[in-house]
Amino acid sequence: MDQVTSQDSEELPRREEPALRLEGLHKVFADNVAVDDVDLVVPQGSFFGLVGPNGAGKTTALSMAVGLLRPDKGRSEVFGVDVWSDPVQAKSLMGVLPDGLAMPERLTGRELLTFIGQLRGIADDVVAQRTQELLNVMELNDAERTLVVDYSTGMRKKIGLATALLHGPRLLVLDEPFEAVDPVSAAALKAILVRFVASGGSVVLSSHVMALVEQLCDTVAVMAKGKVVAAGPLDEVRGDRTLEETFVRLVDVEAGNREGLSWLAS
Ligand SMILES: Nc1ncnc2c1ncn2[C@@H]1O[C@H](COP(=O)(O)OP(=O)(O)OP(=O)(O)O)[C@@H](O)[C@H]1O
Repeated sequence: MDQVTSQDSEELPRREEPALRLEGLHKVFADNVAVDDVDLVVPQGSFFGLVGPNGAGKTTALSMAVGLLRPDKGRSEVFGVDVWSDPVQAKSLMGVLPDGLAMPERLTGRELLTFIGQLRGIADDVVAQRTQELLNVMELNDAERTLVVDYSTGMRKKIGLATALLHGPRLLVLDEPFEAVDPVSAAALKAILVRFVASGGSVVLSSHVMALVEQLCDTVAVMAKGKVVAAGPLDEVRGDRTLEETFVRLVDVEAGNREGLSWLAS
């Protein structure tokens, strides 16, 4: 299936550049430092998992990385292309599934993909073929006449991922792509992403599901309180523990208020 083989972005990425490089990314909301001088390197061809507790800054960091939220400081480069000074080229190289993706709601899935394909300047016949394949793979064919506004949360994730794949990007940046997706659809999505990476693509995803990150990702970063507290190959980061044990140890939640809520047990 050609739309997930990462072959047709306009510019070939420079061989030596990482798929994504974040340098000193920083964002403050009022007096809350959401992302605190984050540096990250996502090597080409890697399946990269970004994990962290609620409020760690994952969505904020990924939003700045892909050009959706302007950083207070720092840089983001996709295959060496600066996301903020050369957004058109950078965005041709990546497909993005943001948190809370806003989409034209009063279109069917097919109409939405056709519209996005036209916006991206893809030939009509190619858009039609890829749209059909994506609707098949995402199992959205049965909802042929359903408007996006009436989609379930999981269906929205799937059509959002389809829009991210449509132009054959070389890097996918996915914020919680499996949230609210049923196990059958999740297996299909995983297979698509594995094939995408096997064909030379690179994936960055955030997730709270450690088992899924361990199963899919070869490289991980753990964020806590706006900072990257560990990053590198999965086996190096987790050592002889599971990723979940490592995660809990790193974000120091063992000492949480487990003694509280005594009234619940009374
Ligand atoms: N638009 C905003 N305005 C004000 N504060 C924000 C905004 N977006 C995020 N924050 C704050 O920034 C911090 C990081 O939030 P962010 O959504 O990036 O975390 P996260 O790691 O993605 O969390 P989760 O796993 O719960 O989705 C939080 O304290 C959050 O309240």
